[in-house]
Amino acid sequence: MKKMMFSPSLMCMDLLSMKEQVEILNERADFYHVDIMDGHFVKNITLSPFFVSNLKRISKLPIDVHLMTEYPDDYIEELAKSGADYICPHAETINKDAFRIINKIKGFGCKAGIVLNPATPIEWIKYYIHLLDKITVMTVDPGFAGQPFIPEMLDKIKELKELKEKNGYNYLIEVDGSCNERTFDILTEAGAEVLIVGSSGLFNLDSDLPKAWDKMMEIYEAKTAK
Ligand SMILES: O=C(CO)[C@@H](O)[C@H](O)[C@H](O)COP(=O)(O)O
Ligand SMILES: [Co+2]
Repeated sequence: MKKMMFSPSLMCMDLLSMKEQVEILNERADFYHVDIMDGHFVKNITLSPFFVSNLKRISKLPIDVHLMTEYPDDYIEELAKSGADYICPHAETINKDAFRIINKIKGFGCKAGIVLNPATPIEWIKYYIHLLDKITVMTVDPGFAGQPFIPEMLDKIKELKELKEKNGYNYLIEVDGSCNERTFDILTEAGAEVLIVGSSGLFNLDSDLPKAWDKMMEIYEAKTAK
């Protein structure tokens, strides 16, 4: 079995000790997940390209930007120049210019991902799925941490795995929302390759981050041991 990858959602970390936390995660995680919201596509505002450029100064990991903005095109150049490695808009926001957006992201030397809201079917990305480096299945409606898992999404993950195997696609299958003790096993079984761990999966497990990480890994191993 392939090793699971973990991507801490940095909007859930303690921002007062950003540098210490990033130095701890640099030695443990596989990606950094950075949620950027515009207050319109979702009713919240969190991190920013400015945050990405500061993170870049101390990060040893690929920086993955989850773009919850109505007009993702407005942020691509700034994010690429700030040091984002993956730029991932929502499928719901790029239908009028999906190919232009994907090419623009790749033109800056970044990897192109797409995020699907729970209600959005895979059919929506059918004509550009082969161009994607990562597909993120939202298992909560986007906008906020700490929401309940939507179990219907397990079928979407399975379908993405089947499509990937059948067609030899390269995208990573990632899950965002409520990846934690209650869902680690079913997400792994369904075909998730990257788990975004936020409040429930990582940061709330212990106030000491190395301990929280070890607890998370113990829980993950116990839940997925066959
Ligand atoms: O994009 C989002 C929310 O729109 C996520 O990346 C959250 O930051 C993450 O889901 C939080 O983790 P939980 O609180 O769900 O465990
Ligand atoms: Co996210």
